[in-house]
Amino acid sequence: MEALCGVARRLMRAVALSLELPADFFESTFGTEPHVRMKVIRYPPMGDEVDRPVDHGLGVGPHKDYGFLTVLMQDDVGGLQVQTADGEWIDATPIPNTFVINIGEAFERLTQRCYVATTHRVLNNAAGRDRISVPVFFNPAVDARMPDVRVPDDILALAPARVISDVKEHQLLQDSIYGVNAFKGLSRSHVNVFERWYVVSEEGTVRRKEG
Ligand SMILES: O=C(O)CCC(=O)C(=O)O
Ligand SMILES: [Fe+2]
Repeated sequence: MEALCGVARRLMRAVALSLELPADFFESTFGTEPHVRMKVIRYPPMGDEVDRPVDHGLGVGPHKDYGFLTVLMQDDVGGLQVQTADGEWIDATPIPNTFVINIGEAFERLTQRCYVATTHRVLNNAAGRDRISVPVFFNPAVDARMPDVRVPDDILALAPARVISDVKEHQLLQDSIYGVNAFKGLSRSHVNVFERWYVVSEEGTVRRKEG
């Protein structure tokens, strides 16, 4: 875990330097307790049902990770896809001894969209065996307030003018407190759990259901 955090930290320093910010700029937003989570995911084979839409199978529907950076290890089964700026879905073909790095939504907002979050999905598993993946989500403390970043104009001019994504603009998480976004992001990813345990008002406040 420490080594993986080291990878994420190095990447964040490189991104900060590319935006002409101090190297430790993003790390300084992390607060005392960074929200770093590892998840081990098993995708069982879907047999004859692989053609079901991902949202109704055992893949993962199109989304952006909501934090800073994700360092993801996948086995050789395949199924992870990323969406290009033109909206085309392409395979993130497994390459031995490499990690997939996903840019998260908080990073997109902080960098004024110079770094656009990776829209990705996982297709239903068409192989005859399990797929295992291990993402590590590398995020600031839940009470951290996102800083204002002023990206120099000449760098801002290099930002992609138009990016097509299945995740629409109004779905992006905009709160300045990281944890609020993380909670909303969780509610988006685990719809059934949230329907059972929480009430979300139209203004976006969340209350736990009784009993
Ligand atoms: O299993 C994968 O390759 C990706 C999983 C994922 O996108 C996620 O958990 O946010
Ligand atoms: Fe993801």
